[in-house]
Amino acid sequence: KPVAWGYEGDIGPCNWHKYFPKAGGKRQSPIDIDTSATQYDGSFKPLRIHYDSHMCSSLTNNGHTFCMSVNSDQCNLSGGPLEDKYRLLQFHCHWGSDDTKGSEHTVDGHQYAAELHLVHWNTDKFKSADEAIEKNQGIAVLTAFIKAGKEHRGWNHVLSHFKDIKKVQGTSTVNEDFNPKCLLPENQTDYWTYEGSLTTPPCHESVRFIIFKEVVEVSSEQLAQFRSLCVCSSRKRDTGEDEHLVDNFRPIQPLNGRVVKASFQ
Ligand SMILES: O=C1NC(=O)[C@@H](c2ccccc2)S1
Ligand SMILES: [Zn+2]
Repeated sequence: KPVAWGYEGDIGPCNWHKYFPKAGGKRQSPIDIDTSATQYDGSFKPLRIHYDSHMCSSLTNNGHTFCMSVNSDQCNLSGGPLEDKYRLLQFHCHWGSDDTKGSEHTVDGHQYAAELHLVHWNTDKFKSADEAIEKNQGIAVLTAFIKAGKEHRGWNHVLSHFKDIKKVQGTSTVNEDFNPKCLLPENQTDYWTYEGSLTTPPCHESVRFIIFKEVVEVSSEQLAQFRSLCVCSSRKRDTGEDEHLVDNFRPIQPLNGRVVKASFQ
């Protein structure tokens, strides 16, 4: 029986290590990016992000976030700090109960309203995503910070399906012509990168994070739609009213001597 975990109370992040020992490891995520301590690495090749639009995918509310699963072998990532080719598995976001918090990583202590994760697995080294997710160099996560500002029309292709996934385990098939690349910032050459972990249990230390410096804007109304998703929690049984999915970000973890590299000076 899978162990329940969440973002608050006894099953919250401070107790994850009790059932998921890796959560207490030495290369955990997220972290604060202290821009005065990052090191420029001139050896990175250009990032190669090749996604096709004609992939059918499914959007699910997994009780912790919404997850757009992608099943196209044409969506690949390579270059930059990566030695191998990685395939897009899914993307999702982390957010907060208001626009002042919600991102997992922070920059010089600043927390953004939300954070987009495009999760890829190493198809050169591993036979399946389930295997890659546990192994060093198995996972690469393209990450973009999100702040409240002007409306983002690309996000509406995802948000338009949210009514079908309000409840936990809700699923909706997305067949329209949508390319997740439209969710990334324009500047894809300036990023930070470091070696970390899954930011949710089991917190495997298998992730190379690539975090774009440029912040993406979405409207406050669009951010409010993230928060409209329900999460099943004990309070619902007691009080009967739906618990909404908020503050689904893990607190920052110790750097333990790791160096965050920068692709820019
Ligand atoms: O960056 C990350 N965000 C998450 O929710 C973690 C995760 C855990 C399992 C599968 C995919 C991603 S790793
Ligand atoms: Zn994530």
